[in-house]
Amino acid sequence: MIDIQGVSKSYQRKTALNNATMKLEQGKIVGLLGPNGSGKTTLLRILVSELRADSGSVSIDGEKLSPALKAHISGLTTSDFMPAGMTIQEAADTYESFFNDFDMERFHQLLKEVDLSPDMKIGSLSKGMKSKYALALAISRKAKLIVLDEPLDGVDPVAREEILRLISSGFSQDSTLLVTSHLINELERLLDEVYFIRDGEIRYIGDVETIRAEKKMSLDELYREVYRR
Ligand SMILES: Nc1ncnc2c1ncn2[C@@H]1O[C@H](COP(=O)(O)OP(=O)(O)OP(=O)(O)O)[C@@H](O)[C@H]1O
Repeated sequence: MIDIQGVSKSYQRKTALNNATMKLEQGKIVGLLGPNGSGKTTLLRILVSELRADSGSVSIDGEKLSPALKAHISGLTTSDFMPAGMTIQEAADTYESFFNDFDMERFHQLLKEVDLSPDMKIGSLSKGMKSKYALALAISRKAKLIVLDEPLDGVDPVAREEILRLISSGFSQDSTLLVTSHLINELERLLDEVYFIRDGEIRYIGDVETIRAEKKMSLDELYREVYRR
């Protein structure tokens, strides 16, 4: 269980996150959905220790986030992190040398599913292909928490479908996945649980099955309804 308690963060005078609280259970794919500039990336950067929160705490299975625990979090905040001259295989070898929990076999399997091959040069990949390879890297780690920031951003509808398939087939029940998006409709069928965010304020909405059964509306419609009030 990942426990995020009262996390706040401001940049100069701008409050990007205000008292964010989330409980993320093992085996769940959790969506953090909200418009551009609502604070999603700020939260993910705090989780991968790229940013320090002003207040609040994050713990994993009851232990406060520390440099040792940081190794259990796999993050993908950008897909341009390996040199263009490397092949996908070389990038994976580099990743493997950094992360003990990297599963090369799973990575190769996922690559195959999205028609990429290990000998392709990173510099020759299209934006969509790059997103897929980077995503395959991130989800091939046996991490306790995997965070994906806007994995569908900037890719065409066909690549989006493939990315969604890749996430669901690569996801292990031993992990927890936190995924952000402003593309609420596209992400909906992947998710077990949903939080909405607006202006740095996070709201727990519930599990997607229950929402569907009880509210009989899409998450996008629900988002509009929640923030109309
Ligand atoms: N380094 C920074 N310095 C100042 N303000 C920042 C910085 N990073 C983010 N912000 C501001 O904090 C707020 C939240 O930004 P954040 O990037 O977390 O939102 P987001 O929901 O991830 O948006 P997007 O979907 O556009 O990535 C925004 O108003 C943004 O302008």
